Amino acid sequence: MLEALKQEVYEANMQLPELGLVTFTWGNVSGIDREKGLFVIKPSGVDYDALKPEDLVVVNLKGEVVEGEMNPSSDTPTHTYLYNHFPNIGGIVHTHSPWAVSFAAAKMDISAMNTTHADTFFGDVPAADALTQEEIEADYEGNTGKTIVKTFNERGLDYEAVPAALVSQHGPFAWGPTPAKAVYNSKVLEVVAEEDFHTMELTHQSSELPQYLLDKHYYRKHGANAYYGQNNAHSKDHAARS
Ligand SMILES: O=C(CO)[C@@H](O)[C@@H](O)COP(=O)(O)O
Repeated sequence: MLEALKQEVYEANMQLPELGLVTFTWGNVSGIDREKGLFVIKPSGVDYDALKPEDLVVVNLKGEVVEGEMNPSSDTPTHTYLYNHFPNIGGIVHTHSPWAVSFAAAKMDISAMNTTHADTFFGDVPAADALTQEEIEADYEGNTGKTIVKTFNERGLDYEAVPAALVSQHGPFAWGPTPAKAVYNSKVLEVVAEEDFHTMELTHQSSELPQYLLDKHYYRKHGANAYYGQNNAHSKDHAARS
């Protein structure tokens, strides 16, 4: 099912390594068929050079897999939440692109400092709080989509005017009317994050590291997969070891 959408989302996923936005298996792109209420997403832990359109996993808006042999991306709960709360988006991208992740880890917005930024993001790109250890351990729907939507609501931001957010200590999520546009926005975000950093360096506006960064964080103690669950790459390794 959804063969044409799978091809479109496959091509969008393949742009991530081409644009230097991902390393190894990190990152994922999804795209939605709003009429059918189904989206397709990259399977978890799969190398981009091994990915095929037919590998993409079909998921409904409850986050349930309706077609696919492999586990969907570990970020599927976040994509699901965003599709349910941002009704006009057609594609979502998550990466670990280094400059945007640096701002996310520092819990700093990527501010609108130049026209490169303003041509795509009509305002600062917000840094949303990461889930707290209590929320993760309570398995509070295990996704960061809630923190992104909460940040946009609290700050009165328009998700179509600012099609991206940073999740503190994780990384950027970008979206758009199509998967290809979401990839474009994801790349612009990485470019402007680097430009912001250099601007702050040049004008000495960099701030002190916040105390919370110096405290032990949940991921440092338990590793992300303790939270995200087993992805396909680790499953394969696990099978080989057992
Ligand atoms: O950060 C993490 C996992 O720690 C994920 O966002 C990233 O590795 C992508 O995971 P998937 O391969 O899509 O499950």
